[in-house]
Amino acid sequence: MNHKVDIIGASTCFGQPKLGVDFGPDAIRYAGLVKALEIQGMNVEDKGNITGQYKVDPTLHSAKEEMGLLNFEQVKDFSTELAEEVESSVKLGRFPLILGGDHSLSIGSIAGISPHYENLGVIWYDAHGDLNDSETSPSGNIHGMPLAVACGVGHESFVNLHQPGVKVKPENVVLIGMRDLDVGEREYIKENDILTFTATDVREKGMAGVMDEAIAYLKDKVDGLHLSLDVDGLDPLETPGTGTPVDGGMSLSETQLAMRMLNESDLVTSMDLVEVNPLLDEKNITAEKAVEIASFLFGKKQL
Ligand SMILES: NC(=[NH2+])NCCC[C@H](N)C(=O)O
Ligand SMILES: [Mn+2]
Ligand SMILES: [Mn+2]
Repeated sequence: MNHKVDIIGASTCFGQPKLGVDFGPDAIRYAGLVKALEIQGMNVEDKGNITGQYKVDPTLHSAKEEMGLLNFEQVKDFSTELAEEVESSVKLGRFPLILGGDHSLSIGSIAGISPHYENLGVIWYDAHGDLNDSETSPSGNIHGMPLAVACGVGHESFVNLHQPGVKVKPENVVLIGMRDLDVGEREYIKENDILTFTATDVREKGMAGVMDEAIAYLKDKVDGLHLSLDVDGLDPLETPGTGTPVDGGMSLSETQLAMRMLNESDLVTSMDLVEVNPLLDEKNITAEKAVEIASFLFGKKQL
């Protein structure tokens, strides 16, 4: 693992309609992220928050739809700014740890990372595939679309954001924890043969089995690995502070195991930690879980 970590706060809520997820990065900081990573021996630099030029207006939030995309302009502006910040971190040889913020931020984070790799791999740890486009989306919420965008599907100003062209090949993607996939997303997964582990697959094979398969599948073909972890991948009993919770999720201990195995694989080069919404949380426990998850990725052990 790269020991030089840049924390980049992606303070956006424009990818979905619920206010408060833009406070996620600070909630995770208040839960002790910097200290926790320093204890693991990391050299941490907190780069502060990216906000984009648009102010959040609680009365107008998500009022504007363009081409089936809610807050299109805001998401585009935000993603462009984030991509630049993330790219400069990668250029300095540092590990960008991007704190969300809603999952639309991955449009920007992946756009900033992928130019530096021939074959960027992506692990999407989430209840959702986030593989919609404006046609297949049931909601118009862009946080349900970033992985499709990274694979080259969606509005051309998202697909070509920061750098023209497709950012990630579908054969370099692994989905883990899936349990709420829309019809179009299921079709996309099948047509592109994306390696997918649903929540029930995790139950059946065990998390160790799933991670062994995921790591074996990626290790010889990728030259960088981006982990995009949505806290709704975990069960809402453990991480209630999130906007689109889905029952039947991964436990914290399964997630710790997954992170430990990723740490041991030494493959991960960047991470998004997203969808922490302190306004929907109970005493910041979701942000505390987020810190625990990151600690395990960076080498925390129980013994
Ligand atoms: N990053 C997330 N929490 N995404 C939730 C997406 C939910 C649903 N599939 C949609 O497209 O609207
Ligand atoms: Mn999700
Ligand atoms: Mn997501």
